[in-house]
Amino acid sequence: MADIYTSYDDENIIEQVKTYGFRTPKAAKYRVLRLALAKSLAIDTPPDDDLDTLVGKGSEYSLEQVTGLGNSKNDGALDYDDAIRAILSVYHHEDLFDSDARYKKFLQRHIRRGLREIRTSWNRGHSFIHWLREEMIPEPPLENDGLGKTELEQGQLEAALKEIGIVAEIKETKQGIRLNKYSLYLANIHHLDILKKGLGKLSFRLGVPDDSISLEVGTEAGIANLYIPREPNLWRIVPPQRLIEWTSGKRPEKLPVWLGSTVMGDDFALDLAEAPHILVAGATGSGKTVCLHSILCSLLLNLPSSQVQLALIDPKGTEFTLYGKLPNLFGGQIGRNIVEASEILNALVEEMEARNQRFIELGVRNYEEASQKIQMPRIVAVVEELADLLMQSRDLETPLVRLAQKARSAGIHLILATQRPDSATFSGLLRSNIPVRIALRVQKHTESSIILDTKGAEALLGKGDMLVKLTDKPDPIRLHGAKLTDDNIAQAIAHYCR
Ligand SMILES: Nc1ncnc2c1ncn2[C@@H]1O[C@H](COP(=O)(O)OP(=O)(O)OP(=O)(O)O)[C@@H](O)[C@H]1O
Repeated sequence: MADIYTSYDDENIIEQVKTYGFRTPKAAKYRVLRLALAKSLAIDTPPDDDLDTLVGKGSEYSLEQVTGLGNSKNDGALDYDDAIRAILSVYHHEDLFDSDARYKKFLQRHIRRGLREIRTSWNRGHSFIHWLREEMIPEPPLENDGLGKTELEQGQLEAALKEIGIVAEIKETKQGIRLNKYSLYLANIHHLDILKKGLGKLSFRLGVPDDSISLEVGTEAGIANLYIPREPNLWRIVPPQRLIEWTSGKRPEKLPVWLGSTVMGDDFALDLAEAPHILVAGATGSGKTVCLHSILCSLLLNLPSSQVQLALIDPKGTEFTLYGKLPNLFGGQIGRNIVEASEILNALVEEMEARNQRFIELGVRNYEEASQKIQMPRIVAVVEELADLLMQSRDLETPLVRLAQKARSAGIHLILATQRPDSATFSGLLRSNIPVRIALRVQKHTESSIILDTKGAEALLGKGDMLVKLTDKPDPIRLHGAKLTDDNIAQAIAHYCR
């Protein structure tokens, strides 16, 4: 009898890892299973029992294959069963040497959770080596007081500045999450202009990507702040705990959304009810989906289902799977194709009109006033990959524009995401009604201008590095998102469903 069972989706990712990750289609499958086990064990919270349910027939494995049980070749060197049993016993605080059934159950849950994590955080277009390095050997998270001195030699910066004709004293250096901040004292005010024009040369001289150095005029006279990116292996990660801590407890925002940490490590959040709609755009792999998860998890962790309801549209069909469990999804399910997307958007327009009618009957003007008299959840509609949908049917623009123009006062808010921020996707009418824009890294400065009305997003560092443009601030704010795992999402969903 088999010990460990997998689903069809699990088998699919095992094959992908062997073929496109290991580049050895004939590699033994247990290698991927062990990798998945390690991935799951790196997560602090135990895997959910819903992993016991197998949807779609996959495959089955014996302990001999997975842990090497009883394999006595090389004096038993290949038999890791005792070691794995011990690790799982410590992890679950229970003696699994005593119960084979419990041991196998936990092992299967971990392996299946690990496979799910691989499926959502790696795809065959991304480098597997990079994935391994980032996911399996995580960097230390940023501590609140972790902003110390930078490693970059001050002399190196001073020499580079001298080369572009600037004599500056470095007053202070601080280490942010991915960038170092250097506060320079410029003796000559004209040097600020030289510095602005010389940033390209400075990047070249310091060996950092083109246009990746940014300049800010300091608050003190004569001070200019330079932000210079570090090598990716010296970046700190923003732990998901930051989002969880920020959102737990009572918050003044009606729809609290935590987006990330500022360059120097402070929390940054906004109220979606005030926003009232957001565009999230960025090239493939820039971190859009993770950013959408931050928005969704913020809401689910902070508000009960009586106060917020989600409407989800995902033509890729994979990004929102976990939210499929929510009991009160608008439209009853995630919209996964053009027909379902159109049904959801048109139903949202009808809901908006029905709400407006209700407001007239109640003698109130908008959602805010109505919510004093009756209970009605706000609705947040999230569209993943807007460009795909609009390419299939231009007609979808009509409900989208109507919602963008009028849904706010009915308590309905839009979050639109796209990989292709061009004028065809983000037409003038839509554009003028979606005030908050989040740009992750894009390929061209023209795309950055479409999103933010200014260049800059083409020089971002990727992986959750973003510029956020708010209506009341002239310049976009730079943030680094937190990389949420499936487990964080599952936790947010469980909290919302309590
Ligand atoms: N805040 C972050 N910190 C570190 N890594 C991140 C962060 N956000 C995303 N990543 C990593 O970047 C990669 C791409 O992220 P994501 O899937 O969100 O991108 P995307 O823009 O939605 O891509 P696609 O359009 O191809 O789905 C993933 O491997 C993810 O782990």
